[in-house]
Amino acid sequence: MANIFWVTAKTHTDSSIFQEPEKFNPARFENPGSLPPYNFVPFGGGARICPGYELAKIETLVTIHYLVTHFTWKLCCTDDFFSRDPMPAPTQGPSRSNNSQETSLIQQILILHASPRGSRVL
Ligand code: HEM
Repeated sequence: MANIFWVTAKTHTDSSIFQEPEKFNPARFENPGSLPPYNFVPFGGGARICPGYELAKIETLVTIHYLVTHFTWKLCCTDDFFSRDPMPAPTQGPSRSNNSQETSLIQQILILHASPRGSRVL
């Protein structure tokens, strides 16, 4: 028997599906008809798709809304990067075992410093 693991990040950075897949470009999903099925699979797909995905999306929206409205954000550590092979890890972080034959994709990390806005409490 074999176990097959699918890696979401590989689908989401597949250049046969997306142009410039490493670029942050949410607009690529504006015209879903132009993409093959199962192009966006953070929650899996088909019969075993995550049954909590609608709840998770609402929780994500609420969390981001809270973070944006309650904190001021500043970019810092602009010289840090992360590599993917396929999972992201900071290039200046602890070394990891690397038995992948693939060339890692190096991207800049956005490290942000958050400070609370005023004394507003939820
Ligand atoms: C950002 C949040 C979440 C992500 C990224 C996520 C992602 C996933 C993925 C990738 C699967 C496997 C789908 C597959 O095998 O094709 C899964 C399964 C599952 N998820 Fe989530 N999930 C999230 C939140 C939730 C929440 C909030 C719940 C419940 C309240 C939930 C309940 C489940 C359950 C029960 C399964 C197993 C479904 C099955 O095997 O039939 N998940 N999820």
